[in-house]
Amino acid sequence: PARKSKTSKDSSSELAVCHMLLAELEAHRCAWPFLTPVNHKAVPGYKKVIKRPMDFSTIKEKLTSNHYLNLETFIADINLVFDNCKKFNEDQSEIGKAGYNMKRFFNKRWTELLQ
Ligand SMILES: Cc1nnc(-c2cnn(C)c2N)n1CCCn1ccnc1
Repeated sequence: PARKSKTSKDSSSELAVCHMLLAELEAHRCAWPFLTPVNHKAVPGYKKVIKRPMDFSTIKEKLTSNHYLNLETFIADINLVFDNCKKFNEDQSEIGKAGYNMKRFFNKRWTELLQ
């Protein structure tokens, strides 16, 4: 029978996986563009083009303050980082290539850990 509600064990182990995944992303050699929020005052056009800025330090803050209700909302913020990057940067730029590498790495790791 399908489980009605998540047990606390499930959500705490999912939370542990989120912390581990985020630590791996932050340690990746291609993480440098994504570690802190884009300074939209210094980057012309960013504030207008990117409606929902996101970065790894903001995700960490949200994770440690129990902002994420479930795994899906955590994964959605991670993907927002890479979607913003793809929207604002040329695919062949240094930042565009870093975003592509990080997205591939993330997809590989979370499917290994969670599926
Ligand atoms: C993430 C991200 N997406 N676009 C940028 C960016 C920042 N300045 N410019 C001209 C961009 N296209 N970023 C932040 C990259 C942060 N960074 C840049 C150098 N070291 C970190």
